[in-house]
Amino acid sequence: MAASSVPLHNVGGCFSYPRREREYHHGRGWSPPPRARYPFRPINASVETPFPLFQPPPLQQSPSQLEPADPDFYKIGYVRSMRAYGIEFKEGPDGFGVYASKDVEPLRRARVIMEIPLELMLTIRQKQPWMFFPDVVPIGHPIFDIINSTNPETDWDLRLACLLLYAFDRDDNFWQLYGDFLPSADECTSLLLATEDDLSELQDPGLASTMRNKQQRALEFWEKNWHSGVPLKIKRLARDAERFIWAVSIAQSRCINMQVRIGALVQDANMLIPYADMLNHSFQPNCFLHWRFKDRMVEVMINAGQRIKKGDEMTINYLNGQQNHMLMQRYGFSSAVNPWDLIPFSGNAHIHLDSFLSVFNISGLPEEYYHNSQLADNGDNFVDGAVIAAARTLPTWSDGDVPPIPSIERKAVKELQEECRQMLAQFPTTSEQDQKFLDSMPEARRTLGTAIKCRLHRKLFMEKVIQALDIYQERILF
Ligand SMILES: C[S@@+](CC[C@H](N)C(=O)[O-])C[C@H]1O[C@@H](n2cnc3c(N)ncnc32)[C@H](O)[C@@H]1O
Repeated sequence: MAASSVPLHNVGGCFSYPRREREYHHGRGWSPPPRARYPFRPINASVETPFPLFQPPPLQQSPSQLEPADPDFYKIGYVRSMRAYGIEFKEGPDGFGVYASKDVEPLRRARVIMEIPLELMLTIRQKQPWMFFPDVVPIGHPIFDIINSTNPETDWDLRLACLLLYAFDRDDNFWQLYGDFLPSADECTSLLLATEDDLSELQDPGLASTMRNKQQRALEFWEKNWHSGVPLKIKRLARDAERFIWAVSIAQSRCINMQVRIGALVQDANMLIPYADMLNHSFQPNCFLHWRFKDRMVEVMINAGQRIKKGDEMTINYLNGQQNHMLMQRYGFSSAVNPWDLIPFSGNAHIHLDSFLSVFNISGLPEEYYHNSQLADNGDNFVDGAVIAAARTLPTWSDGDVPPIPSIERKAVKELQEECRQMLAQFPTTSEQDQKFLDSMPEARRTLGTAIKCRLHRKLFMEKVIQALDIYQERILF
């Protein structure tokens, strides 16, 4: 369990002594349980960082003339814990996740559920000159030269991986302990760690080839910077390529980009934020992250107006508006109900947009389609992200108030369904076979499971579009 902590009050560079009765003391330092396969190693979120923000000045006068400061005073700025309110961390089908430990009534203002101080994070400015907050890299360390050799535009993940490996190697660094709670190479879903067989199971040559190139890029970076002549302090950070590629996977799947203000400096940063990186993704998230400038904390907050039930998963949206293949490339997961997924229709058939939307009670513009479930018939839960995606991806027409002509509309529906069926027929396996395969191998490698789920999700999406078109025909035309 984390030790009690002293909050920092550093506003505009001047430190004020924290009063003990402040609201901070209602919270408790917290540490998650270890991953099941790891031996338990207690984690202490309030470890001392090696870069105190405040150092006591050397005593000039005789100690007898001076009043000793409270010992806590010397801890200001480098003993801060993560704090969690009303949540717990649990391991489920998608690895660790964050869950509500009590009901939360909807509030008019967003509510804080986690506070993570800057000292526990690993961050790099997105642009040159490279700046690290906290500043863990000493001047002259060769890891800086490696980071400095990266392409500023494209290599944020390589820089973050170097920083992470460096933090693991630094005595008393928080990440040495937190590292025990990160997924190992076997547990990581990132396709950077996929074998050639796993990639072929994607049944998507384009995605497989993209991932091969990404694996090659990480490997070449390691070969270039971890050759036999490098000093031991570099060599030991990643003795083999797998270790480096794992670090890149962790960087890619857990990095959060944020604009942070530190003193007068506002900057875009790539950030590894412990504990907040345990939040899983949802397309309809109930939480978001916020940088709290006054005391340099990332806050995880529940959306204003959000009702939460005990046991609900707390989620954030990792990448808005992205198709499954983008989620797969970066995070190693996909969804059958991704509202942004697309199907490459190539025929000439088009259906009437407004009619399709009204049948499913979808309103708004394509960028923000919204399903009004209160208008739906009782118990109708057919409309999900896949139907929203169908509204975006189906070829449609619209011409003022001109209504569809039933016979032409029906013909268009049939053609679109046929195109979906042809696309489905091109896969070597059906969705039922994929599902059986997944059910029969619960202990399979994570990357193999990820690949099979991805192809299954693609098929389920197309099947749902076929079903949606059936319902559309029934409801609009008769
Ligand atoms: C930032 S981490 C979240 C914490 C992670 N579950 C863990 O065990 O540490 C991102 C990873 O969580 C998993 N993940 C997050 N959201 C998911 C989702 N909606 N479906 C499936 N897997 C998800 C993926 O493996 C992804 O690479």
